[in-house]
Formats: sequence, structure tokens, C-alpha cells
Amino acid sequence: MRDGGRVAAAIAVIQDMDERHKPVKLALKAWGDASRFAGAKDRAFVSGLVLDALRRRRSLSARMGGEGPRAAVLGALAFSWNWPTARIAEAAAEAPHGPGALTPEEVASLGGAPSEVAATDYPDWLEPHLARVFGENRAAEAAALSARAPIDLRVNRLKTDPVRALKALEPLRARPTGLMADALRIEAPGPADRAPPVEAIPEFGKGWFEVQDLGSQVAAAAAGEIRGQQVLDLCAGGGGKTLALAAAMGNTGQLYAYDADGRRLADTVRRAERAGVRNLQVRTPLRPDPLADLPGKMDLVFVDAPCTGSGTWRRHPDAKWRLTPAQLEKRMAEQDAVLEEAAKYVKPGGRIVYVTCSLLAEEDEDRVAAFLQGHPGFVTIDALEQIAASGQADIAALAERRTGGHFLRLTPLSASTDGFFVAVLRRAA
Ligand SMILES: C[S@@+](CC[C@H](N)C(=O)[O-])C[C@H]1O[C@@H](n2cnc3c(N)ncnc32)[C@H](O)[C@@H]1O
Repeated sequence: MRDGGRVAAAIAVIQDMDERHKPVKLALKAWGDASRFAGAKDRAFVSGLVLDALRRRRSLSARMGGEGPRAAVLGALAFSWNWPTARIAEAAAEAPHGPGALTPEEVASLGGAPSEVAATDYPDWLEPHLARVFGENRAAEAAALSARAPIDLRVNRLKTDPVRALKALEPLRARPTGLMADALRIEAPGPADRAPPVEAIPEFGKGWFEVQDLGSQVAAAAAGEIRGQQVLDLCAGGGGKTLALAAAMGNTGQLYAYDADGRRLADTVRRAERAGVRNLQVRTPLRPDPLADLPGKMDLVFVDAPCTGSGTWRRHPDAKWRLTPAQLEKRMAEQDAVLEEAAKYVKPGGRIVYVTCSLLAEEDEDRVAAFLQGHPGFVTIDALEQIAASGQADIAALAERRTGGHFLRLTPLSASTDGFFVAVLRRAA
């Protein structure tokens, strides 16, 4: 495909999303299925351009003076990909597949000086929510949430060590992160480039490493020292945290993985086998009372709670435009329910780790406060001390991420991670 056809395809994908209220993943898949002629480079170009247009859709639209998909895509080419106007004009005018010649207004907007436009790249209704957490810094935090994200890997200590893993990942130029001993990072690919083929590295197949955001690795480390313990991963989902917890346990003690949605657990056994995990029981909700034997027995219940995902907007930029106040309310109710459930399984003296990948206080501090009010037998303990006890992190580098005394909040701007909130609660002995 030539550039004109690729740009037209990106516009069509966003149009499909807008008209049919489709998530970007499905719209891209629909285009890919209907475009057998498109090669891997074409697909990388189109998906990169669509995601970049969505990341900054509002500010790009404001600069272009238009709301539609075409304005967002042309704006992304100019202001995210730094294409000169002449190159955009040439691609747009390409016959027969380009999206059509630029209008004089578009040419003027594309050539405009870096603007005074103050449009923020999140929906208006979130303004007070982000102001509550970030105050004056919210625009800078939102800008960092609108950037491309790197690819982070977690070295699996059950199979290898960071030195050997780094050697295996040399072709992809991975490097240590400094923050977590077992975390490696591959910088975000260029806008139109294909994602680095991590899964094609033979050692990936041997379970040497997993793709996992650095913030997610920090959150898992808040489990603390868990060797030999009884641990329940209550919202195990696809198993990302489960495998991190398993690695920290070193195949000692017993790890249970559960999720209210049994389909989400489907891959966990296979992933655990690949990772060399031998102390995991997957408990499916498809059986009656799957956790009936666990109440009051867990040293640790890990709650990777359902949330709005506002901390992951770098990777899922369409999610921020689809989020509604009603969805936030729904997630808050689910968070209360899952914390209530978690409390049942904790033994006296045991802990709950509460994690969200949301930056909204309503899902974070407020849920912990609500839980504590109803459960006077629990207190918060310092998340950072727990992370220190895990022996995996550079605590000094995390000290400034402490919030509300005992909690931790990570953001793309402050920690170069996805956004995460972490709280640790201890049940009285
Ligand atoms: C943030 S995701 C978990 C991600 C996963 N831990 C990982 O690292 O890949 C939240 C999960 O919580 C599950 N969930 C929601 N309500 C639940 C409940 N009451 N009990 C257990 N799981 C629940 C959802 O099905 C979803 O898979």
C-alpha cells in the first residue's frame, strides 16, 4: 500500500469506531480482515496512526478546527509524526486510494505554529476527578498518558535471571529499568513501526520472560515476602499478576488463582506451565463454591480490582473517550464488592493488597476508606515497606510516589509506568 491508502484506512477505522461505537481493537481487526492485500508494514502503519490520533484526539481536533476522523488523522501526521505539510498533501491527493486533496483550511491548520490551544486529551467530565488527584499538574499528567508506551518485560526467576534474559533479548535492545531488579524495557517503537517481536525470541517460548508493565510489576511486589505462604489472587484475569506472584514465591507455599469470569482464566494453566510454576491451583467459578475451603486461611489476598483502566490510556487510548460517569460508578460498586469478598479469606494477621490501574481517587483512596469504615479489624500498612520486603525494587526511587501516608501512586509522568494505585491492608492478629 502507498501512504495515501494507509492514511485513508486510518480515517476509515476511526469512522467505523465512531459510527458503530466499536473499540479500536475490533475496528482495526475488521479493517485487517477486509484488507487481505495489506502487509505487516501497512497494518503497523494504520494501527500506529489510529492509536496516535486517538491518544490526542481532542487537542488534534482543536488544532485542525474539526471534529471528525479526518481531522484527527491529518493532525496526528503533522503534530505526532512530524510529517511536513507537503508530505501530507501528497499522500492525501494520491489517486485512487488517498483520502482526498487537502482543503486550504487544512493546509493552514497543518502549517500552524505550535498552538495556544489548551484542549486537554480527556473528556470534560473527568476534569474535577483529575484535578482532585493531580491539581495543577493534571495537564502534564494527561499529556504523559497520551504518549506511546514502551514494552516492559518481567524476567521469570523460576527459569532464568536478568543477565541471561538480557543476553537473549539483545536483538531487541532491551535494557534494565533500574527500578525493579527483574524488569527490562524495550523503548516504544517508532510511530509507523511494527512492535518488537518479543514472542519470537526462542527464550520467550521457554518461559524466561513475560510482557508486563513496570507498574504492574511494582504492584505485584507489594505482596511483600510471600515465600511459603498461602496466597489467593482473587481477580486473576489473564494471569499477569498471578505469574509475578508465583515467581516471587519460588514454587513454595500455595498460590490460588480465581476470577469471577471463568473465561478470563482460560489461558492461565498454559501460561503457568510455560513459566515453570508448580504451586498454582486455578479455581474456576464454573464449579460450585470454588473457594469454599479458603475462608480465614490466606496469608495474602491479592485484589487486582476491576477498574476504569484510566492508568492505561497510553495503551488503550480509545478507552478514555468511551468512559462514562455511570461506568465509574459501576466499577466503584464492583471494587467495594471484591474487597468485601477478599476480607473473608484473610487469616488473622494476614494482608490484602488492593491494586487498581486507575488514577481516580474514587476508585483508589475512597474505596480503601470505605472498606476500612466497614472493617475496623483492618488497618493500612506501608505499601513501600512491603515492596522493600519483596527484595525486588529500588525503594529510594519509589519514595516520592508514596501518597496518603501508606499508599503508592505511579503514573507515566512520575514513574514512567502505566498508572497504578497500591494499598496494603493488614487484618489484626
Ligand atoms: C484488572 S482485571 C485483572 C487483571 C489480572 N490480574 C492480570 O494481572 O492480568 C480485574 C478482574 O477482576 C475480575 N472480577 C471482577 N469482579 C470480581 C469479583 N467479585 N471476584 C473476582 N473477580 C472479579 C474481572 O473479571 C477481571 O478479570
